[in-house]
Formats: sequence, structure tokens, C-alpha cells
Amino acid sequence: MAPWQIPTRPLETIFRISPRYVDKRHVRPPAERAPSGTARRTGQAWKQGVDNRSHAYRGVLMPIHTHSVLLDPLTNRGTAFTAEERERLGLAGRLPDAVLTLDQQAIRAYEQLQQEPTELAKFINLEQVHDRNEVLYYRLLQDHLAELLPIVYDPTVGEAIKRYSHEYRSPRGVFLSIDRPQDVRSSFEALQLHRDEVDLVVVTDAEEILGIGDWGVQGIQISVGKLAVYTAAAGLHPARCVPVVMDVGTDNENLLNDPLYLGVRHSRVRGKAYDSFIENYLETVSELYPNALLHFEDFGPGNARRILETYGDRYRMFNDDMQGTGAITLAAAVSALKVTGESFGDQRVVVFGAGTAGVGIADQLRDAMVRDGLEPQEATRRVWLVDKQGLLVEGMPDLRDYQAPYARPASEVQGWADGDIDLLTTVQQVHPTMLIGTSTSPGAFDEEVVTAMAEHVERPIVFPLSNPTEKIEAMPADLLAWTDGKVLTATGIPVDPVGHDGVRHVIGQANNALLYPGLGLGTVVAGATRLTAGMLLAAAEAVAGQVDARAPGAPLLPPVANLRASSATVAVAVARAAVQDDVATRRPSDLVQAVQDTMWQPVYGPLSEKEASP
Ligand SMILES: NC(=O)C1=CN([C@@H]2O[C@H](COP(=O)(O)OP(=O)(O)OC[C@H]3O[C@@H](n4cnc5c(N)ncnc54)[C@H](O)[C@@H]3O)[C@@H](O)[C@H]2O)C=CC1
Ligand SMILES: CC(=O)C(=O)O
Ligand SMILES: [Mg+2]
Repeated sequence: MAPWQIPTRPLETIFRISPRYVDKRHVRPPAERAPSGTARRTGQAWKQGVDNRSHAYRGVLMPIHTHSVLLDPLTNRGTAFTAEERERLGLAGRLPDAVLTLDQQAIRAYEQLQQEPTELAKFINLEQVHDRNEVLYYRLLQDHLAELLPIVYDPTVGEAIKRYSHEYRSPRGVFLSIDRPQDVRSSFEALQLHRDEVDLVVVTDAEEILGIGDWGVQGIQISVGKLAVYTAAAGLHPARCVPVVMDVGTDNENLLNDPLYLGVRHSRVRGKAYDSFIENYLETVSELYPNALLHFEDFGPGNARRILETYGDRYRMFNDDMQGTGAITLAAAVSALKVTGESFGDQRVVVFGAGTAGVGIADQLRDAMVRDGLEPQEATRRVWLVDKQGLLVEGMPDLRDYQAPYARPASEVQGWADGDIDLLTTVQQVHPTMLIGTSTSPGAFDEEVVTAMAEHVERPIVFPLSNPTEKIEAMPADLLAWTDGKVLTATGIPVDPVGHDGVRHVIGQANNALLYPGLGLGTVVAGATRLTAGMLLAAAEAVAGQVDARAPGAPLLPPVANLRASSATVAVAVARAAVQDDVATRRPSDLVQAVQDTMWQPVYGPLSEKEASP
């Protein structure tokens, strides 16, 4: 379909604003563009599209059925439509008389939210605001970021994913079914977004959602949640971001047996059919939206790294669990080492849970050791991976290919234990300086393990990163108690400050959400064609550069409440790194300003081109 064409649809259909019409080359007179009959019947509304988007889109000329503006969350302002706007848009009688400001709407929406009895109910309430009025939704998130991020994202999003088919109200996102691979293209085309109109596509196949496993189609909510963070934290434009689930079946029998389950009703498809579905997705999305960053989330350990390694050179891809988590953990480690005064070259690292996140972190820490002067082989030797079967040792039959480089020689571990070598034994033998948890094994960092570690190191660095809350390896209050306040810690979930021995310890959140929004924004601002190791490192250093953890009880990472400012700083560093790595297609002379200009703000913009530039 040509960019200016609008498909014929019934009058009642919502015509979403499409920034494609901004491009004057594509703008045709309304009568010419209108689908048969529609222009005549919608009249003036053709010329007066509501535009809640940034100034980049203010020239929109669009067809709008009078009532559709109230139904589309990207155009709806509800009670904030002024009397004059209501008249112009033909909304007479459609709204109560009073005109509220966005501030007033935000107060009301927040009051309503407070009345919800549970976190899940709050999640549902917020999703309903999201589906009604995106400006209001993001205004709420912006005003109460530290309070609401744990609702729309980790940990409550995990609960919402488990309950999705039962709590379902309306669809959000693109649902791709492995049983209909021929629909991949048309599923995206139905969005009516032009090739320049998409910055970001977040996709999951939901095999390993957070630490809660396989949730089939219900994983769409992780794509939605990740994007909410991109917009709330870094101002990625909500209309330019697309959440996607690849529904390839599920091995979760509870879902398959649930009559209300909304996904395809068979076990996970693997092998050739799966691989060609992934390839189909990548080819289609990158062709339709050649400038978009393709974010992969919560794929299973067998696929996450394999997909990135197979296609990372060809597409602008990012695996959040592997790369984002590695980079935020590196940032927390940089902060911790500023406190201990050591270098990465001095570290011995035990990673418990050697999956996508664990090995992603191992890679980042190993690379940091190499930058500090260790030979690559020596750096790899400083990382011990422990998984379900215990310490990973060369020759183990069930070793995954990405774990193999870290497996210990049998000669090294001879005499450590009769059979498999557990976490406690590993800690007793290795005397780690850092202990990282990505195992989904709650309570695994118990008092025995932590005190064994603390016997040999003055300031143990312990990061229990598993999500959501019920999966965490240890809580900071216990870690502080067991180490007499010496531990340097950060967690994947948000944790309230902990008082210990008269010191208030603020716990940094080592969650990739503290890093990927700025990384994505920087990639967009630079128009980077690839996401490079240099850009990831720049993001990690920019995060770490924003805190000084040397004061007693200070956090290792910047607070979530400052995430918008923090993301802007990260974005500048990332865009600069993209230029250095020669992958930038845009090189703004003033990067700081370019980042600010790109960040979308949740405000009601001008209604029409005329109003925007009188
Ligand atoms: N804080 C953050 O930003 C992030 C945290 N995570 C968390 O890390 C955890 C793992 O996530 P992924 O790496 O994506 O999953 P994954 O499935 O790729 O890896 C989990 C690994 O833990 C191992 N494991 C399972 N039970 C174990 C046990 N009892 N003892 C030792 N190892 C065990 C598995 O065999 C697997 O190798 C999840 O809880 C997830 O929420 C993941 C990504 C980001
Ligand atoms: C934070 C995140 O990406 C995870 O737990 O999977
Ligand atoms: Mg994840």
C-alpha cells in the first residue's frame, strides 16, 4: 500500500493518527485520500486530527471519526478536551461539561489507583488508563516513577503475566502465531506504520519470563512492560514502539489445560519451524521498519544467545537479559570497586545460575578484567559458574556451549567433593570477592554461604539478581546482618532501605531497566546501525558515573526516581560511543540537546498544524 493510502474501513473504525502524513511528499488533499464515503461523512474532522505526539508529528492531516478520538489512547484526552476542541471535533454531548487540566486528571487517576486493594489490581487499573489515554498514563508514571515502576514492571508484571488470560480486558501489542507464519507481515502492516515511524520493537517468546518460566502468549505483558519503562524512563515515543509476542506454544501444562488460555494450544515448537519463524520475524520487521532497534526479551537459555550470535551482525539487535543485565551488573560492580579500592583484575567471581543472564554477566565481568590488564584466558579462569548440577567442570555431559569456556579443569577441583560440587563448597574453595545470583533459586545465598564468603574478604560483593521477589537468592537485610554491615549489595527487585547498626543502607536496583532505556534512546538518537560492545560499556560506565557509593549506606546505582535524568546521561554516552564505533548514521553537533529533543514528554500537544505554528 502506498504511504498515503488509507484502507477502506467502516465509519465507526478508529483512524489512528499516522505520522506518515507529516511527510509533505505523501500528503494529498483529504478528499483524495479519503476512503470511499468517509470524507463526506466525517467532514471537518479530516483536517483537524488530534495530535498528542511530539512536534515532529504536528503536521498530521488525518481522518477522524468524531467519536474515535475518545477511543484511541494516543488521541484521547477525555475531560481535558477544551470546549473549543470538543466543538471542532464534534464531541458535543460526548463528555461531561467540566474541562479538567492534565494535572487534575492525574490527581484523580492517582486517587483511583490508591483505592485498589492489591498490586495486581493496581496493575489492571493502570493498564486501563494506558488503554484509555497514553498521555495520562505516562504522566502518572513520571510523577510517581519509583512507586509505580514496580507495578507496571518488575515484580508485579510477573503476577500479571501469570493471570493474563483471566484478567484479559483488551489487546495491546502484536500477537504472532507459529501456526500462521504467513500472517507475520500482515500483522505488522495492520498497524499502518510507515518505515520511518518505528524506533523500537520488543519481542518475547516467553519461554523464560523473569524467573517464572514459560507463560506462552501471556508473555506479551513483558513486552508491554519493558516498553512502558522505555517511555517513562527515557522518553521513547509510545507511538513509535511496538510490543510483540511470538506465540510458539507453551510447555506450561496448566496453561494448556486452562479453558480460558488465550494462546495457541500446543506444546512449544522447536527446531526448524521455530528457527524459520525467528528468521521470518527478523526479515519482516527489519524490512518494514529499517531503523528500529530489535529488543529480545525473556527467550529461553537455548535460544537467547544463539539468536543473538546468529543474527547480531546482520540486524540492529539487543538481548536485554544477556547484554542489558551484563551491563547493569558491570555498572554495580564498578561502583562497588570504587568502595573497596580494588580493580577488576583483583576479582574472583562466582556466578550462581549459568543461564542467559548469568553468562551474560560473566562475559561482561571477564571483559572488564581484560581491560584491567589480565590475559583473556586468565580472566576467564577468574569466573566460576555454578548451575543446577553444581560447579561447572570440563567434560560434564550436560554443559551448554556458552558455559563451556568457563568450565573448570577436572584437575583444579580434584578433592573438593565426592560428587558434584555445590555452591557452599565452591565458595569455601574459591574465596570469591563477588557472588552473583541469577539462578531463580530463592534463598540460595543462605547464612552459611554468605558467612563462608565473608571469612575471606573484607567487603563481600553480593548481587542476588533473580526476579521476581519470590525468586531472590537473599534479601539485603539478611546479607547485612550476616556480614556485620560489610556487604556491598544490589538486587534485581526494588527493595526498601535497610537500617543496620545505625546506618541506613539504600539498596541499588541492579535491574536491566536501569540501563536499557538510556541505551535504546542513545541508539535512536545516533541512528546506530548496530548495538556494539562499546555502546554497552559506555552505558554501564555512564550509569556507574552517576553515583558515589563511598558514603556509608550509599547505593551502588542511581535511584529509580531519577531514572529520566539518568537515562538521558546514558543516552548521550551511548550515542557518542556509536559515533566512535562508526555505526552512527546521525552525528548531532550537540548530543545533549539532541537527546533532550528526542525525549517525548507526557503533555497534551497542539491539536493541529495550524495551532502548532500559528
Ligand atoms: N536483575 C536483572 O536485571 C535480571 C535478572 N534476571 C533474573 O535472573 C534469573 C535467570 O534468568 P535467565 O538467565 O534469563 O534464565 P535462564 O533460564 O536462562 O537461566 C537460569 C539458570 O539458572 C539455573 N538454575 C535453575 N535452578 C537452579 C538452582 N536451583 N541452582 C542453580 N542453578 C539453577 C538454570 O539451569 C539456568 O542455567 C531470573 O530470575 C531472572 O529474573 C534475568 C535478567 C535480568
Ligand atoms: C529484569 C529482567 O529482564 C528479567 O528478570 O528477566
Ligand atoms: Mg528479562
